[in-house]
Amino acid sequence: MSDVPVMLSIAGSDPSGGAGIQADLKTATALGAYGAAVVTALTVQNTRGVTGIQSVPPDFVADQIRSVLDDLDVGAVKIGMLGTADVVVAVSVALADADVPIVLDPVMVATSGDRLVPSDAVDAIRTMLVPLATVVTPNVPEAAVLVGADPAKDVDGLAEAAYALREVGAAAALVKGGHLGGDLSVDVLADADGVRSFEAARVSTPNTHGTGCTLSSAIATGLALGLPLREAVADAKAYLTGALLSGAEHSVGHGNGPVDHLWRMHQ
Ligand SMILES: Nc1ncnc2c1ncn2[C@@H]1O[C@H](COP(=O)(O)OP(=O)(O)OP(=O)(O)O)[C@@H](O)[C@H]1O
Ligand SMILES: Cc1ncc(COP(=O)(O)O)c(N)n1
Repeated sequence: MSDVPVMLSIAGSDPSGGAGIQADLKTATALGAYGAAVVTALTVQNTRGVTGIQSVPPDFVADQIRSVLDDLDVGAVKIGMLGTADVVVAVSVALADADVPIVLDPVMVATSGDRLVPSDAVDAIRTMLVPLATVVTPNVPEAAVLVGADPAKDVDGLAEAAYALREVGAAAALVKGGHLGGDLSVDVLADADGVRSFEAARVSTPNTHGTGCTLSSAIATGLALGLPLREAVADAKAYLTGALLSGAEHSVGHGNGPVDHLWRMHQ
C-alpha cells in the first residue's frame, strides 16, 4: 500500500465554487493529490462579487489545523484567505513547528475588487506568515503592500518585488503579473538560486475568478507530489493556463466566471 500525497488548504469558502477552498480541493484532485481543507472564513460570494464575510473563531481554526496535522501525512500546505489578524496569528502558531512546505497566497482583494482582509491582518501576514513560507505568491498590488513600495509596472518591477519579499523573510517569492496586461502573462520567481520568469500566452476571457487560488494550490500540490519548487511552479502555470483556456469556453454564473479546474477530464 502506498501513501497518497496530501495537500492541505487553509483558506476561506467561496460558495460559488470557483475560488477559495473549493478551487483548492478541485485543483488537488485534478492533479492527483488528496485534498484536505481547514476553513478560516465563510464568504457570501458569487461570480459578481463578495457581499459578506463571517470569520471562524481563531482557536477553532487552530484546532482544525492540529487535528489534520496530527492524523494525516500532509505533504504541503497552501494558505489563502485568513479573514482577520487573530486568525493569521492562530495559523502561524499552529504551523510554527510543522515540518512541511508552505505556499502562502497573501489574499487581500478578490478579482471583483472586494477587500477580503482588514489592514491589521496584512501586518500580521507580513511579520508572522511570510517568514514561514516556502514560497509566497502575491499579485502586483499585494506585493507592493507587503514590501511597502510602489506597484510593479513591468517584468523588471516583478523581479524587484520578488527580491524584496525575500528580504522580508520568505524563502522564495513568486510575484504574479496577471494585472500587468500585455500579450503574455508573466510571473517572476526569486529563490536562493536567483530569478526565473514563467510565461504563458494571455487568455482573452472574463472568466478569471479563482486564478490566484488555483495557481497557489497547484504549486502546493506539486510540492506534495515531491517536485522541486521551480518544477512545481512551471507545472502549476501550465495547469492554470489550460484551465483558463477551457474556462473561456464554458459559462458559469453571470460575472467573472471560474476557470475550468477539470479541463483535462473535459478534453
Ligand atoms: N488572462 C490571463 N491569461 C493567462 N494567465 C493569466 C490571466 N490572468 C491571470 N493569469 C495568471 O493567473 C495567475 C494569477 O494572476 P493574478 O496576477 O491575476 O493574481 P491574483 O490577482 O491573485 O488572481 P485573481 O485575478 O484571480 O485575483 C498568474 O499566474 C497570472 O499570470
Ligand atoms: C474565499 C476566497 N478566497 C480567495 C479569493 C480570491 O480569489 P482569486 O483567486 O480570484 O483572487 C476569493 N475570491 N474568495
